[in-house]
Amino acid sequence: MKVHEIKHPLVQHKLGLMRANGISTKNFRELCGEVGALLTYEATRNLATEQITIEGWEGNQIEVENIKGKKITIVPILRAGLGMLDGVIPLIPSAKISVVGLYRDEETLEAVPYFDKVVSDIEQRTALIVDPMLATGGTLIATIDLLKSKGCKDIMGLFLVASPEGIEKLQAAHDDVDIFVASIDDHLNENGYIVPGLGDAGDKIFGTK
Ligand SMILES: O=P(O)(O)OC[C@H]1O[C@H](OP(=O)(O)OP(=O)(O)O)[C@H](O)[C@@H]1O
Ligand SMILES: O=c1cc[nH]c(=O)[nH]1
Ligand SMILES: [Mg+2]
Repeated sequence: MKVHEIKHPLVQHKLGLMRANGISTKNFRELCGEVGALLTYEATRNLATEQITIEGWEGNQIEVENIKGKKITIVPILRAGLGMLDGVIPLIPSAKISVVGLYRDEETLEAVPYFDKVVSDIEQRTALIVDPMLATGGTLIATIDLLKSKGCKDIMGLFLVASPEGIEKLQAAHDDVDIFVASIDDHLNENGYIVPGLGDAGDKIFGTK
């Protein structure tokens, strides 16, 4: 498993703004999409390309690069993953979307699945999971279990903030999945929240707190 922590100044600056106490729903939501776009740029850096011949502006035959190989399905995890989707889709506009819904039980911290609508040809696609938070790892592991049970063989994940504990758990469960994160933070607190973290990302994106 490769863990890419994206140290790009734009990513770090925008994430820093998101950490401010009292940030508005509007600002948090906008930044979530912006960092989502920058993580997508990094995660797609190594997509295979091929040379194709087209007619250029002078009418000559010219060679250009074209992305080839497996197509992508973006997998936002409800709810908070929707906050990143606005930034991810413009970079991969023809990607199909597979939506999964899981919430974390506040007492047990176990992931509870409640929805999934996955593209029918998932076995032929790279799945790009998007969720702002990788905390205990339970939600992500359950999502990967689901995608693999439907035949998906190639999976990456984008997260704004991850905990060391969640990354370790993911590695033990699904060592074949690479992740791209804006920050690996310090630790999980006694309630399973990432510290310093962002607080409850879903509530901040949807304004439900
Ligand atoms: O790694 P874990 O410990 O499983 O926690 C991470 C999950 O918790 C949050 O979702 P939440 O359950 O708050 O749902 P929401 O997006 O609807 O707010 C977050 O968006 C992740 O999906
Ligand atoms: O820190 C955390 C952990 C889980 N879910 C969140 O939204 N934030
Ligand atoms: Mg939440």
